[in-house]
Amino acid sequence: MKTIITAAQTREADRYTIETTPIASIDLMEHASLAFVTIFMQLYPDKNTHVLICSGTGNNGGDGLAIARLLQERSYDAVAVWIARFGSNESDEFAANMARLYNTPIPITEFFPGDEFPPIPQRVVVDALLGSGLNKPLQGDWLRMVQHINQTGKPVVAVDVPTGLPADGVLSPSEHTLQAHHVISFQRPKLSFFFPESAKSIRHFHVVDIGLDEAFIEKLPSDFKLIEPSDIQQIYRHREPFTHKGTYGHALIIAGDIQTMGAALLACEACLYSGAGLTTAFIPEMGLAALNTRLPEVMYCGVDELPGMWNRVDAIGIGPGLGQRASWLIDGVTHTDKPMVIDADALTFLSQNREWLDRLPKYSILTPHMKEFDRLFGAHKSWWDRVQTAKEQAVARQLVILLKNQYTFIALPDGNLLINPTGNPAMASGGMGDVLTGMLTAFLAQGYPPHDAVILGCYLHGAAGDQLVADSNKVVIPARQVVQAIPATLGNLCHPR
Ligand SMILES: NC(=O)C1=CN([C@@H]2O[C@H](COP(=O)(O)OP(=O)(O)OC[C@H]3O[C@@H](n4cnc5c(N)ncnc54)[C@H](O)[C@@H]3O)[C@@H](O)[C@H]2O)[C@@H](O)CC1
Ligand SMILES: Nc1ncnc2c1ncn2[C@@H]1O[C@H](COP(=O)(O)OP(=O)(O)O)[C@@H](O)[C@H]1O
Ligand SMILES: [K+]
Repeated sequence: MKTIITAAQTREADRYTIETTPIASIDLMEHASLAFVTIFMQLYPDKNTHVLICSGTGNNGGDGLAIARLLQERSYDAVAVWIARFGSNESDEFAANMARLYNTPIPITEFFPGDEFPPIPQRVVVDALLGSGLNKPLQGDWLRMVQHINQTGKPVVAVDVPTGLPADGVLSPSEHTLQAHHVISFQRPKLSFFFPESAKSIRHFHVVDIGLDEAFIEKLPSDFKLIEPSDIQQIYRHREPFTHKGTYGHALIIAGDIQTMGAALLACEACLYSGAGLTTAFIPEMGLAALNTRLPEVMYCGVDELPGMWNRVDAIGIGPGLGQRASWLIDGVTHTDKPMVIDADALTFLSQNREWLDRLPKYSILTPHMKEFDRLFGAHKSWWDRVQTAKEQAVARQLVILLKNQYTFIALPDGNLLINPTGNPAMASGGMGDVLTGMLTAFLAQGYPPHDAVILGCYLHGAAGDQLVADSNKVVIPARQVVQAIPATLGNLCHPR
């Protein structure tokens, strides 16, 4: 897992690296700029591309000047530089790169407060106006220049962070920022990139290593950790010879109602495909024919058999499509000591009966999307605040709270906030959460502790969707197809051929 740090901590890592290694600040800037250029050249391999580099006069601007020079050295001959001289400060590294730039044929235009901006004929704009040093919302000349660039509709590649976007903290929906197609960010993605409010400022982001001290970064105090493929490889337990269905646990899925039987079937199917040894469905009897037809591997449990089931199963998933039946069932569930996943209608029931939250067994996994979360814990104005509440609730109640989104935040009882990087907008359709519930239940049934089950389940769910997009360029993926992609995705991650 990678620790995600704040802009202030990045400055600490910057200082520490310069003090403890034989690398000067100006050389660090050169590394960063070179790393930027490497990705930029992949995005725009045509060396005839006309590029406008807009620089401020701090270190982000210094990067911009170095990038202009490095591109020109690599035969990008149509590079021009604008310098926004709206403040009185110039960083030393900016000044050093300015001196280097004067030795090149690159045309430089400087803008002072109140100046008009000419049209931008170039094909692409590099945004090196302001970076992680942003300390207030954009206004005045800065805002005018950013709006001028946005108005052109030209693709923008931002250096480190789009100008105007705070690297961390509460993001206001009315924030004015440069709208970047690509952001090439240094050493770590900025926390803001994972919050939905940043969507209008960033289409895609890339992260490049610039040589900051990794050991130092990993020791910095931060609640936020980014899940990586190596975490899945470490957690996943390979299937050993002579194992059998009894080895992989028995999962009980409590789901479905007359009009929402599909949710139950999706959760059961995902449970099956995620490796539970046995899966039993507690669904209304009228769903039996559908279950037997679609999922002959899954067993059925009726109301009469339910009391006998509690002790026979290893994990429970409750909620998808459960409708009004949630109330009496959740009573039964909370009297077991089984690991469990609580989703959808079971969460709605909890939000209407909040005292029941206190009855949940420790380490139960709650999987709310934003609306379910706010119904449970109150309305939030920003995702930053919502994530802080998730952390507080997870710690206070000793629960695992998965706050679902493009980047799902996993709030753990120890206060850590894990960020899941997998998944894509092709997965934004009904039933996708039901699949996740089935997957999580399967991993709990297989004996993974809740902490490991959520990492595996969440990562794999998104990775299955990503694999489908990569393999077939699909723009929409029905939940069913994600289910079917689970075994191969797990195989590719953990059993590379
Ligand atoms: N490890 C690192 O931290 C490295 C950082 N580098 C670059 O350095 C950047 C940070 O540089 P700086 O700290 O010099 O800051 P910036 O270049 O982001 O901003 C420059 C200055 O502008 C002023 N400013 C902030 N917000 C403003 C606003 N809304 N309106 C007007 N003025 C404003 C502040 O005084 C700030 O220090 C990073 O984003 C990155 O691009 C790289 O050069 C390489 C290494
Ligand atoms: N744009 C997206 N990128 C990545 N994952 C997504 C995206 N949209 C939805 N998902 C995932 O799909 C699931 C949707 O869950 P939920 O809203 O509960 O769906 P449903 O109730 O229809 O089953 C979540 O796990 C979420 O992370
Ligand atoms: K920038």
